Amino acid sequence: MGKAQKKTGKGRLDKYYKLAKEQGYRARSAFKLIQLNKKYSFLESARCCIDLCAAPGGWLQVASKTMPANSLIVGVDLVAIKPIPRVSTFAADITTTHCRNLLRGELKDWKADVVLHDGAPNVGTAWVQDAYSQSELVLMSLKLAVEFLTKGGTFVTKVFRSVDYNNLIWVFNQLFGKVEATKPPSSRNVSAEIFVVCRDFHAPKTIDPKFLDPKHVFKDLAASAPTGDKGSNANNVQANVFQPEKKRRRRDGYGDGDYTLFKAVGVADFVRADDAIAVLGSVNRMAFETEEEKEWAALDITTTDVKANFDDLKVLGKGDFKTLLKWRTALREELGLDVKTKHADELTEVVEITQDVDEDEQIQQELERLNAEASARTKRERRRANEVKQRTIQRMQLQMTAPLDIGLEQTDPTLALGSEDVFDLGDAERGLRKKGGVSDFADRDDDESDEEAESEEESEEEEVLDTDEERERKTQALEGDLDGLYDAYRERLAERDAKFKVKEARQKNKEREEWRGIQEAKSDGSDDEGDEEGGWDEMQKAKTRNDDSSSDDSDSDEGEVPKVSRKRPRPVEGDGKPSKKVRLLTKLEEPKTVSRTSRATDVWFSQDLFADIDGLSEEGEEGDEDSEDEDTESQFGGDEEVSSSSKGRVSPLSDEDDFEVVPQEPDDTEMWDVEGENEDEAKQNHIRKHGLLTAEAVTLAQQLVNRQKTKTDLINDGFTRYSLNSKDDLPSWFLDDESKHYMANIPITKEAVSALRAKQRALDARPIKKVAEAKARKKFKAAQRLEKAMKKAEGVTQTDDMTEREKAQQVEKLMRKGLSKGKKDKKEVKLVVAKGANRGLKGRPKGVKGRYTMVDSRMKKELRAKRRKEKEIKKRKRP
Ligand SMILES: C[S@@+](CC[C@H](N)C(=O)[O-])C[C@H]1O[C@@H](n2cnc3c(N)ncnc32)[C@H](O)[C@@H]1O
Repeated sequence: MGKAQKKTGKGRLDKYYKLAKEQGYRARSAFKLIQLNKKYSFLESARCCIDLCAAPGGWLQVASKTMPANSLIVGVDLVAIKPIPRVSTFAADITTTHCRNLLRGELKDWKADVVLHDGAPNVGTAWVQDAYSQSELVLMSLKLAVEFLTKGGTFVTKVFRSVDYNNLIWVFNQLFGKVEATKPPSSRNVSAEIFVVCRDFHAPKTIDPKFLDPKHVFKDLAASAPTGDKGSNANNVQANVFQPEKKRRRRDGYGDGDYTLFKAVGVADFVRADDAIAVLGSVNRMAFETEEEKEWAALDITTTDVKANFDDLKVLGKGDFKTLLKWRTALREELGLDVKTKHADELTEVVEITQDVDEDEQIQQELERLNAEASARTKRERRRANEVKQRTIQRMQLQMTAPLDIGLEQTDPTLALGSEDVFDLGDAERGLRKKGGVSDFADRDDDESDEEAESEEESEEEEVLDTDEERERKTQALEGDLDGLYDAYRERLAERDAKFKVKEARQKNKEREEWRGIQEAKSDGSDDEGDEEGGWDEMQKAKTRNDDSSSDDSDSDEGEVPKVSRKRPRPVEGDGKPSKKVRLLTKLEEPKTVSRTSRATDVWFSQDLFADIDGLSEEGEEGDEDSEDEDTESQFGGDEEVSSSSKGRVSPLSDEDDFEVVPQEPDDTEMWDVEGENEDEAKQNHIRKHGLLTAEAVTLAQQLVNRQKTKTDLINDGFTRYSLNSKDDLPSWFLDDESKHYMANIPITKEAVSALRAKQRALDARPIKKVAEAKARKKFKAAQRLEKAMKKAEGVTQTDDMTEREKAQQVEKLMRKGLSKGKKDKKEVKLVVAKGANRGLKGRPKGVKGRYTMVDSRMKKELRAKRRKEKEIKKRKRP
């Protein structure tokens, strides 16, 4: 378990872990300080440094290495720190006065140039709670820092991005000249930690104790936020509804006179509330108690589900909250509480009765209304895309990512990051406005004047819409809002998680392969799935959309059309949109080939030889006709290359005038689908690369080959309970989840698994290239030697100077040489032990012929022992 966690989780042994090991640092965190110091250079000149929360001592090691000799370095932690040269350490809790006294004792009259703090409470419970204690610890470390820091000194602290973050930064700014938040590369992206480097300590004579009081500093967050919709409390209740899995802590304690944990209200409070979501997020139960409420309970729209949901709101999921909000919308309309709708209805009625509008005018009005709606929609989309683009740029510039799953990000002026909670109220609001607005949310406009103008525009729009449309829009707005938030969440996930991006891309590829048919059917551009994709792709799309719209709103395809198409307008369909088929044709290579062939034909038949032959002129004419066709085709395509090639030809139609509109004939002939072909090729490549690599694939293949399965079986197997689920109108987060887990298991067989294993073993057993090459070389040389020997032997047999016997002897000798391994047999070297008469002998010992080596007696013994051992090993190996 532990091991698996280490590989994938935070404890992953990354390059910094290895580097730390290599360089003898006790913790990988040492590199964070190295990188921070590289950026701000505060250690080189420091003479005294205090490291608060220093165990196991990585930072202390860095300080000791980097700071000048004879500097004073003091480390403190809850746990004891193993000794480090030039560093004095002690164990204490930095939040206590005992620790402060010990520090005072260590420093005596000295003041610290640098105070470091990398503390992390060892809580490991809910993130929110962790973050809270972390913030407190930061404040405690600041308290020590301000006491011990010298004027102009530096305080480096780790802060977690949480709701308290801004408050901490504010406090730092009061006490230091320069405050910068940064995330060193060695800090993992998944980690919510940020390092704040506060330089140029003001060292004021007195510091308002409130600055260092957690109760005051963190309480301010709630206090400073405007009461009502945008307070942290409101944020929390919002979050409780949009992201019910993550319950928020109430940091600000109980409200005045509100000292109970369990809260129950009447359903009417929810129905009549201005901020329905706030009510949903803050109470435990709603009951149908009054007469009026009981009447509501009896209505058809009040299903048993709705009643059950009201019974215990704290256990509800996002979907349940959505049901309740829909129910409320429906009820409000029935009760006539939705003033705007009613107003619109009344207006419509009055117009109908008093004015006898003629039909043309009605159509005109309708058209205008639709146009206004369309332009408002475009505006909204553009604005959304702009927002996304802006955010992306900021993040990319800062190379920063935020915690994956906390959903509690705050506006960060230092980092210029926006308030983009996963399911943030702001997002919700914006999302709703974009979708057409729900009155509850529309009420909560922020100050931005353009936003206000837009919402006014939208509210005007709303008045014109009839009740059904209104209801539909509200429902869509709610769903769109939740989907939008989910998309934003995925977007962020994609940004910070490279693996996720790869997975997304793979997923997309898979979809394309599996559902090519559907994609083709969607060639009208209404790629719903694409809309649902979050993350990087979505952002890119948004960017493109935005760029297109900013360059030319009226025709977003304009950018893709080659210049020549301006001269030759593309054929348009009735609705004025360029036909997709036309776009497809631009990629066709076919016309080029045709044109080339006919040009070659022209050249060929232009020879004098063919001058007088009848029928050629007709052919030429035919050719012209062809060229006309080609031109028409190239016009369809608007392909510059194609048209230029046709321009080169001797044809009356190659004139510039030909760029006049040529009406497009309905084309019934089936075109060569280049895109399809590419896809096929891609698929083939995929198969070539990934072929029968999984046990499932091998199982199926074996079954097919062994006739255990037929095509019909395969088709039938395709119809599982998973295959016929409709994906219409389902939110993207739901579909995503389904695509991961809701699928049929393809059975695998033992045989398939062992076949795969055997294949792998064979692959493993294959000699490496170099060995194979060496073997081949050896073989080749042997063949060469043999051939040479045979030639020589032939020469010997043909000579007359030798007797038959001599010839035979010679041939045998040659062949032996040819078959030998090539290397001349090494002459044996005789070992002569230098003992007795041979001791200290210079020159050849007596009675020794050939090559010899004088050796120590020991060497001979060792050689013998070695041979003996080898023999024994061989013996043992034999069965
Ligand atoms: C991330 S580690 C510090 C690593 C250190 N910077 C290094 O490079 O080795 C956080 C440390 O904070 C310590 N810590 C947490 N709360 C503390 C407290 N109240 N007083 C002192 N140390 C504390 C923990 O014991 C832990 O060793």
